[in-house]
Amino acid sequence: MVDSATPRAADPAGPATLGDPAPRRVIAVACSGGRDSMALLHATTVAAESFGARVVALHIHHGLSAHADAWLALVGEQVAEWARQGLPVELVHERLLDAPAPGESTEAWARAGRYEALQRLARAVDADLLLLAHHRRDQAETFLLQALRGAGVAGLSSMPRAQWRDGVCWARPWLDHPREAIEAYVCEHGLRFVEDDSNADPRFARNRLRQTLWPALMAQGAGAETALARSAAWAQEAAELQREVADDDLARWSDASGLAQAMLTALSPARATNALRAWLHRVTGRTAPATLIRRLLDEAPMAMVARWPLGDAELHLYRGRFFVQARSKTTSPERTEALPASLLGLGIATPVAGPRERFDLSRPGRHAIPSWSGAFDVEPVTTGGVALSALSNVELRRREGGEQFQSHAKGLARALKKCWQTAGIPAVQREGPLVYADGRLLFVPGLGLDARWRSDTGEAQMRLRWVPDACGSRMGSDVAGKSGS
Ligand SMILES: Nc1ncnc2c1ncn2[C@@H]1O[C@H](COP(=O)(O)OP(=O)(O)OP(=O)(O)O)[C@@H](O)[C@H]1O
Repeated sequence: MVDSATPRAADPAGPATLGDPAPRRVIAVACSGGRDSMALLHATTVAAESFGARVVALHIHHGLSAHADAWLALVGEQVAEWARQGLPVELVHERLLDAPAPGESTEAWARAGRYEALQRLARAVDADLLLLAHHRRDQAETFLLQALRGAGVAGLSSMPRAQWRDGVCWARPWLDHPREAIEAYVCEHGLRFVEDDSNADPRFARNRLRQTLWPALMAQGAGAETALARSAAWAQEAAELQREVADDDLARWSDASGLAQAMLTALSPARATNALRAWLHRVTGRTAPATLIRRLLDEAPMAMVARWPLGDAELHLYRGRFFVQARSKTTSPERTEALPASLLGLGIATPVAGPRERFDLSRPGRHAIPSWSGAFDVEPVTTGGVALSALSNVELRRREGGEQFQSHAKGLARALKKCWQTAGIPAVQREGPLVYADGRLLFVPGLGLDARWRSDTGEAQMRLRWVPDACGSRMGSDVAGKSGS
């Protein structure tokens, strides 16, 4: 929740007129009101004037400090003063109205809210360049903090010099500059700025580092800061290399159906780990915990069929491929964990006879079935479908064992389990609901329509498709009509 306002300093160039050749480029500067960002705002504004660009200072009011209103006022006054002097600058600010959730880190909450607001505001003012005032000491501190957390090269890379995010380039032009140079600039131009009282608060890790470790490091000689910042740059290169190697390896070993298990033994351990981590990040959007990666490297190379918990989802291994799928609601997490490790993922159905639910699936479109974490897609077809009338009152049931399914019109009904095995359907993709009409099995996820229900050509008919939620739908599931229909 935010409250945006634009105490607009007069635009020194005035509104665009017919004589203007092109709209002026907009550069956004993230300005807290602190010394560094006030200096960067001033330097950018002066430069912008010389090449005809416009500068928008973006200030985020976190509402955390009793002085926050005063900081905003100071930035507003300074910007208004420069604008009166004819400099092309204005201010846009936004107030974050919510607060950290109980137990949430205040620092992390403020950073996430600030970044989200800065990105949105930059786009709103048409800026494709957003400048931040981090300097070399900030970079050196970030590197140290990451090292103290045991980060890998991605974390040790610290802050990138420039990074595109959704149409906006976030850049740190002073990342190689010492803070002393900025202090000198501030003195030279007599700039006003605020001192953030929270910079002294020892509850924040960065402040503790500044107060304790940093003076000791500086006592070793002035080169420490430069050396740490250089290490961050080396880590950036290494991280880039890791990404490129992972891209190459995944192009070879993965596709839409998942990741090949053979990769784990074909590549060197370091390279396989790198590709596995990158693939998990790609399919889940999150960094996989180091414990999971270690477990996978130990357990997965020799496993036949297995699964591992992965946040809200599960990582599955079946017939030599890994894939991620939403955790099934039919097998509760507690139950999964309670199964002996040797049985986990062996495709042993959990014989829980659950409630039977009735649905009308006769309308075309997507029918969400939350109790099964998925949906049925219903689509009119001219052949190979099931009569519309059969879908108006279907019953969804769990598998109870002993079901018979007929894949082909000219074949015989066989044990459902055998049909799944023949079709190579992984255990996890057998967990959708079985569809019954008039008490007879009509549709099975992974196999499709029972051939005995195939409609005559010419009759109004539909095709059914079961689509699991979340990652399940990304990885695809079941295509109706596999039964040859
Ligand atoms: N409230 C804010 N509004 C807009 N930008 C911010 C805000 N806080 C930080 N930034 C941007 O992020 C950079 C780094 O943040 P950091 O918290 O280290 O800076 P600061 O100590 O608040 O101020 P400064 O870097 O200006 O001395 C700032 O230089 C500025 O570009």
